[in-house]
Amino acid sequence: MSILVENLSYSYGRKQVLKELNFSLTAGFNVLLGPNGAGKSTLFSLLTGLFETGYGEIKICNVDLIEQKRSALRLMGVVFQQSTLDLDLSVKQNLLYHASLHGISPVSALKNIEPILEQLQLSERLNDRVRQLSGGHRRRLEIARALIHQPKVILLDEPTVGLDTDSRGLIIEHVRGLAHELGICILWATHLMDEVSGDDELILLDKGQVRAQGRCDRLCDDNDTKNVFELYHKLTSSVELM
Ligand SMILES: Nc1ncnc2c1ncn2[C@@H]1O[C@H](COP(=O)(O)OP(=O)(O)OP(=O)(O)O)[C@@H](O)[C@H]1O
Repeated sequence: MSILVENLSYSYGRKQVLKELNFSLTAGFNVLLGPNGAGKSTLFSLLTGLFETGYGEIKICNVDLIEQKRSALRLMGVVFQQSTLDLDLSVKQNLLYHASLHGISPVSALKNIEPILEQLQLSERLNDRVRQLSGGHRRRLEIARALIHQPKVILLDEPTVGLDTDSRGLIIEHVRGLAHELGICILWATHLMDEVSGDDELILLDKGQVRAQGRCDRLCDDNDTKNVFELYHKLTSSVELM
């Protein structure tokens, strides 16, 4: 199992925002979908070890995130909602700095992600400053960077926020491709239903609870709904149109 979450709860003060979550994810493209306020970012902070929980268990490839945090984090690549790139450094410098934090030499670092840079159309941009890149290319760079230490799991928190429709579409297709080619587990958190495709594994989160989990098209059939939009409206309290 790539990610295992058992009886996970979280409260801000007295306000409980995650309620006994249980789910497991394997390699492939997994979407964490839920309306604003569902608890996606809180869950993300717990999965990345930013928040510590007193309640429940998280395992990354069978490594306990609470008891063996360093080993668990080594298995993980993360793309946060807000960019963490240094705009005044080049693409290559951003990549190599991150690699050095993982104890990876510049040569190995670039070798590890050479095909990925090619695929994400970043190979030609290695010497450009990040400031010169479009929003879409900056996001691609963060995805490539998250793969530099060859993790088994990649977590992305609303990675298409602020991008235009074409860039969004391209990035999600790239990441779906990477999940299948590299055989890794991707968890893509979003509130945008049009980012979900029928064969994605879906976790539907609402008000801190998992309302449904499974292959999206199967969940639609089981719930007698035609598509993810209907499923979302049937199982969540959301009034969003998209
Ligand atoms: N620091 C905090 N203190 C108190 N309540 C918080 C805090 N951060 C988030 N919350 C509340 O926790 C609940 C879950 O928020 P969270 O940000 O995890 O949801 P989300 O699904 O990521 O939503 P969004 O897409 O809007 O970020 C919300 O009701 C939110 O108001």
